[in-house]
Amino acid sequence: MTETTSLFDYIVVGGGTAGLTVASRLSEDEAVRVLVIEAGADHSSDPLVSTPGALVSQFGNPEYDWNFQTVPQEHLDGRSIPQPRGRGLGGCSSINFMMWLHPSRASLDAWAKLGNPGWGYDDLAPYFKGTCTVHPPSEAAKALAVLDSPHDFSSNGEGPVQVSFSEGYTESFNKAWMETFANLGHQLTADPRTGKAIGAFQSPASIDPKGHTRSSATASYLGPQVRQRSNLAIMTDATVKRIVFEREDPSGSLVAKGVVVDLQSKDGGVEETTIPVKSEVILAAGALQSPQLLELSGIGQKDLLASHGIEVLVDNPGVGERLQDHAIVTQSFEVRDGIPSSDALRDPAVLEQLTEFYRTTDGGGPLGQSNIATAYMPLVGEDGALMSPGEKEALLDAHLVPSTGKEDEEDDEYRVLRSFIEPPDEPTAQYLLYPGQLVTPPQPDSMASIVVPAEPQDFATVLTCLNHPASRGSVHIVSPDVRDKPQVDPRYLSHPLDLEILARHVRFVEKIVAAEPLRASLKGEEGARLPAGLVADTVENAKEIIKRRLISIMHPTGSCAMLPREKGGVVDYEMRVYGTRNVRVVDASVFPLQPLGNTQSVVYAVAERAAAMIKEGRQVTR
Ligand SMILES: Cc1cc2nc3c(=O)[nH]c(=O)nc-3n(C[C@H](O)[C@H](O)[C@H](O)COP(=O)(O)OP(=O)(O)OC[C@H]3O[C@@H](n4cnc5c(N)ncnc54)[C@H](O)[C@@H]3O)c2cc1C
Repeated sequence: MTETTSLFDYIVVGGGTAGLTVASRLSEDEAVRVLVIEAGADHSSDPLVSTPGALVSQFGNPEYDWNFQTVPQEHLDGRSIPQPRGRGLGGCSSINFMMWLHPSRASLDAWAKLGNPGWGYDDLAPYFKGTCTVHPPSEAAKALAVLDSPHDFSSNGEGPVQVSFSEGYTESFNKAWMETFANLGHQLTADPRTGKAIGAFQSPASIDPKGHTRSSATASYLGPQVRQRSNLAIMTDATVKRIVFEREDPSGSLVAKGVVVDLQSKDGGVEETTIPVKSEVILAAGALQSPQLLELSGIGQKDLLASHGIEVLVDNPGVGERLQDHAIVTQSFEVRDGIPSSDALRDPAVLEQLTEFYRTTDGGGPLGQSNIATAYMPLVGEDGALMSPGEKEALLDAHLVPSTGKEDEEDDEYRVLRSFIEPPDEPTAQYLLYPGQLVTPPQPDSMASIVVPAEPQDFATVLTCLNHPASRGSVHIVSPDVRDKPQVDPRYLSHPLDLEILARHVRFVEKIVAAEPLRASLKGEEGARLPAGLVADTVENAKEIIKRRLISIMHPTGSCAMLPREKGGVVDYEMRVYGTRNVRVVDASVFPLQPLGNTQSVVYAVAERAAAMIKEGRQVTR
């Protein structure tokens, strides 16, 4: 074992979305030395990462994807669900679908209500602005994809992540989606960036419009000028195995003194090193691996740690618990002849032609765009209109009981969940329209088996995502070795309310595909559908589709929750791990509850806030 002598003020574990954000912000101060340690490689000049349309090739490839699988899911007929996670600088921001949505006001205000002062919507709003620059759509895109009022492009932020709208929206899907929702009576009510919108809209994407490249955390927060900083060191192909602690005094807090790292050498060998730290260890290994590192370091459920021969330093049963994920159900519909579908990319000649076009035209063509349309929707009844208050009340009373057993007792989580579902202007589901097929083989090897077209026909897919799952799962180590992947068990649909809400939203998909003008893009009854032969015409049939077609939209969160310790918390509202003096977690693991919509913007905003908090702390102690 070798020991490095240089002393860093901060060691950031994991050079992913949150890790690079925090490292970039902290190293703005020349007086502090920051080290980022990332298990994967630096793929920043790799076209598979920078080309938006190439992401499918990364799934299942260990160079880019950790490729977790959940344990067989009891409520999904025993199916295991692929859970890709980015491996390499940028983490998941280098392999994600790039959708850039902001959460609702209610979903962030709930974080504050659960015992985290300073973490409400208004507190986080400046960080959402500070993390991205939104490039307004072109006039042509505005007209085609209905990106006019109530969208407001007068205030677009000036942060490092470049967010843009597609230049390739289609009439058959993007425009038809907007008009279909309007015809069903669910037109967009407000700009989705205001935190209070329902209805259909187009999702912008973290794509830099200059050159149409992926604006990952690496491209945005670790640009050439940041890399040149002499106070910022980046170590890749280096896996942190555990944190080294000392106790201040027998009953006092733990103090992190450094981290033990496996460095991969060029000849394929591995060398173990201990890297000391002066001020703090900042965990940013993501929602599946930050809890793993805490457990490997002696912080977690005492029986679990003891069963793996790990010395128990802090007994905290909350570590790795409260895992939440956005479950998503896919229903694919065959498109009419001549309607463009991304399934055309199954032909290697077409893919080669488009790749060449992208390469020679500064990112032109479909490989440089994301055309996903989306919608936020409250609960709907059988007729497709909003569910009546009485019907909602009955559903909630039947399936949502306070954990204390008594409504009048303090039960914050029960109240918060009800407040997400009861109001007619709070979305409970997010729909997405993907212009291609999604298949669900019984045992997919990776996300690639779901997104690579396997069926001969061309499809479009409507995806239904449950916004506020009541189910909670867990992620825990299976051995004391960091190389053994932790066991991921999201326990999808283990709370009965989740299935009830999701089934009603899946049933509404039949209304969407039967309404004009989207109907005109699809073959309807003469065409194929996936799952074959199953129509969500009743709640019971919708439940059957859910069992067969539920997958993950890849948003695991909450496994080191920011909550009071007695409520299952792992970090306090300054993101410090309970029982330690100088370890924080700053990634998706700390979300106390799953927010509305896709998670990357929230991870960036949370990490921005973490960096600001750490900087403020330095000012005070100077
Ligand atoms: C396929 C996919 C599609 C998605 N699509 C979208 C989308 O369209 N829109 C959206 O908003 N969100 C999307 N998400 C979710 C979003 O990207 C994530 O929520 C977010 O990027 C997570 O950030 P993080 O910092 O928590 O973790 P990560 O970005 O995963 O960072 C964790 C980093 O830690 C490293 N690491 C782990 N263990 C160790 C160790 N022991 N030592 C050193 N390094 C380690 C990892 O290699 C990784 O680089 C998607 C995610 C995936 C996987």
